[in-house]
Amino acid sequence: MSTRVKICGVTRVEDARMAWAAGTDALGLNFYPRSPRYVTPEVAAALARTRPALGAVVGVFVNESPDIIRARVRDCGLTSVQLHGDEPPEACAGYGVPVIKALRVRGPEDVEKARTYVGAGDVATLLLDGAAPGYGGGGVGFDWSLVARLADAGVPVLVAGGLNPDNVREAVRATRPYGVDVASGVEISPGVKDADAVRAFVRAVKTLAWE
Ligand SMILES: O=C(O)c1ccccc1NCC(=O)[C@H](O)[C@H](O)COP(=O)(O)O
Repeated sequence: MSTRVKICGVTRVEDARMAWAAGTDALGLNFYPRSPRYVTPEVAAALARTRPALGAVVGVFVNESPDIIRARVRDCGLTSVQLHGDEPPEACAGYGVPVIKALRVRGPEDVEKARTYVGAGDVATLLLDGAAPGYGGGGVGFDWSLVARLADAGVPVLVAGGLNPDNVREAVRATRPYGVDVASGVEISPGVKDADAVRAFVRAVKTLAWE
């Protein structure tokens, strides 16, 4: 089985095209106004138009109003939404696309909390991230051994937080995830992707065979 790659926090069309060409499966577009990777709806729509036939464009939101999320899905060509804040399970439906619920993991209790989202609303995937200040994108990892606690949950799990081209193979070997997600680990500066690092990240994941 091949592990999916999501490159998150893309803000420039040239970076989007580069990431698709490198073999990423998904791009993350950040709609959290306090993120250094925030994109306006207009820029997001331009980024989404680079999507190849089999690619996914994920809108990242933090405690956003459902009406705004629905408007961004409609106007920006999003294929799924990632709720990266303190949204309860009942907020994970009603957007017309699959939901990725992100949880920040400090310890086992956060993985148990993640379980409460399994089967909730339109949650199709969980994303386990480190507990960076400011909700995400801070290059903070977590104890990968905790991912095994969701092995029987029957839901695809994305692993994120502090990943980079040098450690992502170890992360995949340790967690056997549905996919991996990275923002700061493949950047020159927040929102500006490093083409060599993106290519190295994708290559590291896609050339790793599962036994
Ligand atoms: O990237 C951000 O600035 C961000 C801000 C607020 C909420 C989520 C954010 N990013 C979401 C992601 O999916 C990141 O890829 C994930 O947090 C991992 O980031 P990093 O540790 O920098 O790879």
